[in-house]
Amino acid sequence: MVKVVVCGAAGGIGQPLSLLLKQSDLISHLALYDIVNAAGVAADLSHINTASKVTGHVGKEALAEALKDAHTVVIPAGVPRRPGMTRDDLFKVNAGIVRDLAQECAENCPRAFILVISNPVNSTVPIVCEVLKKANVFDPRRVFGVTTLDVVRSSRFVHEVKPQFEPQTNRITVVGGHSGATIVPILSQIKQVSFTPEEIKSLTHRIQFGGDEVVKAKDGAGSATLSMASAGARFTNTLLEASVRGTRGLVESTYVHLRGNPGAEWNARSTGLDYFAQDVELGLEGVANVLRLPDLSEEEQSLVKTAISELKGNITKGCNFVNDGTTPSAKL
Ligand SMILES: NC(=O)c1ccc[n+]([C@@H]2O[C@H](COP(=O)([O-])OP(=O)(O)OC[C@H]3O[C@@H](n4cnc5c(N)ncnc54)[C@H](O)[C@@H]3O)[C@@H](O)[C@H]2O)c1
Ligand SMILES: O=C(O)C[C@H](O)C(=O)O
Repeated sequence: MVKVVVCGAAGGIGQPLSLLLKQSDLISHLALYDIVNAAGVAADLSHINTASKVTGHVGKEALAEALKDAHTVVIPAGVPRRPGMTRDDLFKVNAGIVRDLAQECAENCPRAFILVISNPVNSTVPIVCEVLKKANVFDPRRVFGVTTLDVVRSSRFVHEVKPQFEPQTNRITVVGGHSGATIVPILSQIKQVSFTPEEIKSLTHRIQFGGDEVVKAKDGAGSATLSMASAGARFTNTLLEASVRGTRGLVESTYVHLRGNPGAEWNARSTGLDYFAQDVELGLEGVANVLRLPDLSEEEQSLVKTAISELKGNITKGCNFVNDGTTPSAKL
């Protein structure tokens, strides 16, 4: 049985993500959890003629049952940005939500893969890892910050400038983290097309701040949901393909804990960080191999340097939140 749980399933990302996951023939049970409306979303999706069972779980009391026997837990629970906000501004509300969900995962499905979508990802992934460490159930191979939307945007935006670059089959490596300057697309490694320095500069900026385009266009009604659902389903499906079907050689860029992960020593040493997004080969146990950072152009080296200094603060903030026992404030 492969049970996948979506926490925050009634939200802007949660609903379309659950719809996409309902199409997977690798999932036998899709459990939808939210503090509101998950029962209705589950009833609706349960009529779709694919083999998986769908169950809805509403409210804290229903969370343990939702998580029991989970193979994979995907977390898009929490508030999105409004214009003028940074992802870090969401920490106040989302840190507590993610911490509490991680605690329940530690108690009810300690071996599950945990895929963190809730922002700020640079800090929420350390929060999940610290909670699992405290509960003595941490396996670095099993926790992922979902940065796939940056990869998806990179392919799409490059295609807009270079139509001969095929966006669905050509994957671009994106390293660092998931917010503004911490997002570093490695455009120098693209072999299919070449760029002028101006094109590199404007593409890099657009990829780093792609999220802002959507926040601005939605004008107070939230941030990316549909493209995120697509990216989240892509990452979940790739992980399932590797971990359930055993397909080898599948690689995605993702934000993971470096120490303790296979192959990660080099990146840990060269960044000096405990968490970093880079290409990761997925396998039966989650992370099979953290790939070395590719060769970087001079500009990319400087962007990575900037990303590292910002990530340091984001990571420390997430770790301290768990280890200092701070109580989250409920309002933005
Ligand atoms: N990683 C990425 O690339 C990426 C991309 C887009 C959005 N996001 C982030 O994803 C999060 C969700 O965005 P959205 O647009 O779906 O927001 P949304 O407000 O539409 O949905 C969030 C859902 O979470 C639920 N929720 C709140 N507290 C909860 C809890 N304690 N347990 C379970 N569910 C809870 C809400 O009821 C709601 O249904 C935001 O933090 C956003 O910034 C990340
Ligand atoms: O921009 C946001 O706040 C949401 C998300 O992180 C994104 O990149 O679209």
